[in-house]
Amino acid sequence: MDQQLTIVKVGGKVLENRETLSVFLDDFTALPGAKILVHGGGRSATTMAQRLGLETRMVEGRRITDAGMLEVVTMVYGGLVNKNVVAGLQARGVNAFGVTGADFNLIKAHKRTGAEIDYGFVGDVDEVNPESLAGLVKQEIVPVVAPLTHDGSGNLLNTNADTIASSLAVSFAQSFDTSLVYCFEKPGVLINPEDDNTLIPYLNRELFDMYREEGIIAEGMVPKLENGFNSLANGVLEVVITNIEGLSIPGRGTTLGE
Ligand SMILES: Nc1ncnc2c1ncn2[C@@H]1O[C@H](COP(=O)(O)OP(=O)(O)O)[C@@H](O)[C@H]1O
Ligand SMILES: CC(=O)N[C@@H](CCC(=O)OP(=O)(O)O)C(=O)O
Repeated sequence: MDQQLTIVKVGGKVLENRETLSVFLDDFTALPGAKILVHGGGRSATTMAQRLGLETRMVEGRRITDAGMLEVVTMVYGGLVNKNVVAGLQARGVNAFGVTGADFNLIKAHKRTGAEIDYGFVGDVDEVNPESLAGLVKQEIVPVVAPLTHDGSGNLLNTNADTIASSLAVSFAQSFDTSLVYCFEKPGVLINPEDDNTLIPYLNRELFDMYREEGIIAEGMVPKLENGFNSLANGVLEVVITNIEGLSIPGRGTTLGE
């Protein structure tokens, strides 16, 4: 049997608040075995852009990233958020190191073209090169991955963090028994996103399509689930969507099935 690996993606609202981030880092630290942390930070980028007088535009959960916004997301994801998370893990005795998709040529992407909307410097993933990290991961050194990729010609590209997590999970699944956990501020996928007591504990593609048509699953949850199902179809053993509590209690949250 291959060595087990848990890839956790943590989203904007958990990262933004000092207290929730601290609880998340405690629980992430407590997870046994080899692990990788992928972080978002969309809300922090929006706040920083506002402070710099730049307007944020999102289309279907993706940030329109012009040259000015690319500078902001590079500073916020690759710098502020990534290094705060690394320092937080080091404080808990976890030997973490921070990377973007450009480091170690980890994730190569191309600028999205041909779409009706010009997203600017937004990358679609072409290639993941996990080899450089695999040896470190086996020694339980923990990569902390920022949602930035590169195009091989010197340009950084902004890439959705849920997609980064899924791309890494699929790639690492070739040599590890890989689980993917999407950790955000709600207990999982909900029938009523405003009511935490309406958790859907199990979701397959058929149910997903039905809930999506009914408008029960919408917004940022759609790409998260598409990435989740794509991971399951490509060798990832388990995909769970949950909140911080669900990270430390197995079986909590929404489990995806094929
Ligand atoms: N059925 C649903 N269950 C839970 N959240 C949902 C649902 N439908 C839409 N959402 C929305 O999706 C959001 C999560 O997507 P997103 O903001 O992209 O996550 P993240 O914080 O991980 O980046 C939730 O905050 C919620 O507003
Ligand atoms: C292209 C694109 O939209 N990239 C995302 C990357 C950050 C992210 O995904 O952050 P959360 O997980 O916190 O939402 C963005 O800039 O918002």
